[in-house]
Amino acid sequence: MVSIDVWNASVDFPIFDAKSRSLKKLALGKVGGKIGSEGRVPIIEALHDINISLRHGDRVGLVGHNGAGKSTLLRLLAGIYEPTRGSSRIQGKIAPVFDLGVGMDPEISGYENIMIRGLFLGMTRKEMEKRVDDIAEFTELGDYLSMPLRTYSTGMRVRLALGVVTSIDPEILLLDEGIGAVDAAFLSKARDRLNDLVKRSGILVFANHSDDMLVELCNTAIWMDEGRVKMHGSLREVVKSYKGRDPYEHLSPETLERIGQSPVLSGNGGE
Ligand SMILES: Nc1ncnc2c1ncn2[C@@H]1O[C@H](COP(=O)(O)OP(=O)(O)OP(=O)(O)O)[C@@H](O)[C@H]1O
Repeated sequence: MVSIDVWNASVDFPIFDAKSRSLKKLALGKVGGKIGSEGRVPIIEALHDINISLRHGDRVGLVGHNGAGKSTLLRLLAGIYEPTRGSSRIQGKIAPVFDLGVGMDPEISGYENIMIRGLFLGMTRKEMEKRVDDIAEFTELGDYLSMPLRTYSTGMRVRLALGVVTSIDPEILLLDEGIGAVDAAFLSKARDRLNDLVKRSGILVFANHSDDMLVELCNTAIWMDEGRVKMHGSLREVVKSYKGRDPYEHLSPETLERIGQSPVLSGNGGE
């Protein structure tokens, strides 16, 4: 049984080398978590009093302005950060996909990187051996897969990384924005694989700003603001409140067609 439970959790970052002048500027700014200055060491409250309960089938879009706490929340859910106060219990095999390039070694070949990255994301060697041909075909990298990764262009690396990420079987999939930032043409090819990946994951938490990606992959959303959960509800209502417009009225024709073909996703998100 996969589950995510977070109770009254806060995450603070003490900043030991802050300069008072730049601190003042930050405190006046609109973005970022709250900066406390009662003690001698300034503390950024990246997350404050978070309560979240997610179960199998929950596909949550995380929205909020820069510095609102989305990445910190994903890292808390991944177990990378411990709550400074409060507690959390995450049950299930987690695949944290925060940076497509993490776990890649420039000195070894594309094939070897496919294996290493898969192991990093929680797969076994045997499982990856079964998938490697399919990933290789998806990337269209051909003979380049036998060359060291350092000879690849950025786009070629992204193809490889996305090929691996979309081949895994996670129980809890945590996606940071980066994944939406890949080349549009290739992303459109990757969308089916991404959709399948999300469908076979128990729980998805996905930080993203694109209406199209959110509507296609998520059914609920959390709006983060200054380290707090400002709103948690249906995707449509939360995005409407956050952006001030209905996400379903701004979808690309391609997405409309895609969700039309996938009534489960569009039905969930539309309510
Ligand atoms: N390692 C860190 N050390 C200190 N402060 C941090 C650290 N990581 C994040 N913060 C602070 O925590 C707050 C939340 O940052 P976070 O990266 O979670 O926001 P975000 O919503 O993901 O932003 P963005 O949309 O810009 O990526 C910000 O004020 C940021 O300055």
